[in-house]
Amino acid sequence: MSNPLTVVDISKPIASISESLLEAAQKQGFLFVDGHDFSQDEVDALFEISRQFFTETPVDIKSQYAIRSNNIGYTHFTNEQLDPNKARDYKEAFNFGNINFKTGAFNQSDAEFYGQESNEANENAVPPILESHREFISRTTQKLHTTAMRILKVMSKGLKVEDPEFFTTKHRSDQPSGCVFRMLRYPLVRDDQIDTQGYDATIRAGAHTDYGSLTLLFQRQDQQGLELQAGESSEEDWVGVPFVKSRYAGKAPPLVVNFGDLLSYWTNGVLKSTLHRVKFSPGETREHDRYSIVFFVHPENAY
Ligand SMILES: O=C(O)CCC(=O)C(=O)O
Ligand SMILES: [Fe+2]
Repeated sequence: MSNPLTVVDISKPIASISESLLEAAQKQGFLFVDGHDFSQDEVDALFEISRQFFTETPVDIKSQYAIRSNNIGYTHFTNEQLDPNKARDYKEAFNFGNINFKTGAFNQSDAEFYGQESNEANENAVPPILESHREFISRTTQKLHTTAMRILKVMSKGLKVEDPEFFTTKHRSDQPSGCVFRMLRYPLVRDDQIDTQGYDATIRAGAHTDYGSLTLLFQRQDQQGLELQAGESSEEDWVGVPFVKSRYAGKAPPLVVNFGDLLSYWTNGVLKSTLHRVKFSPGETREHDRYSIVFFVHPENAY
């Protein structure tokens, strides 16, 4: 598959990359970010933790951590329906939230997160398999936040905003925000297992835009499926996001980055919040589940 997306190397000086980043953000709303700080081994380890959690945790345990209105916890198959006109999304996910990127704390109780006293048990507790990797997950969320701040800075330069820290100062690392770190699994479904009455197993995440500032995503080789809408209006104009390698040995592939509704509003539509979905057709040969790991960036709650 040829690559329709721009690759921006964020390890390069800002002045040399800001224009290409802005152009990609304006035209497609999607790009690849290389020159990040994640090794292949690190990202493999993250996906292994995700696999362990989804495939080795009994469903009754998972459901004890069911997602709540604060957007933290476990989402069971078909709970979500991103496109209200289409079938439910056949996938499962775990959302980590209430993150303080300065201290690395995540899934704090709501009271603790908002600086209140409470003797209640932590309603955002993390399932045991994930809890046993707390430090690694914590470090990952911190690095993702740092990466997102770099992208915001490059973008500000491209936009020629007077204050280059205008956007980053609305995303301070130690302030409460709706930022979510999410592990996702789209299980393999064979043709003969498809219940066409209940749901359409080819659409795994219905067409939607992300509603925060920006989204950073790790995908795996041979597990494509993410598509973005390229045309202005045609429903049919879906373009697949290919798998590409990093230009640096030992590094994880470039992150897939897209801009959300919020930055699109903040820039009066200059940045594009592009419709996207996850689709694979039942006829397509798939020998394994698809996994992705996503970081949804949101500004501080006060803004
Ligand atoms: O799993 C993916 O590739 C995309 C997921 C996504 O778009 C979302 O959860 O908002
Ligand atoms: Fe999305």
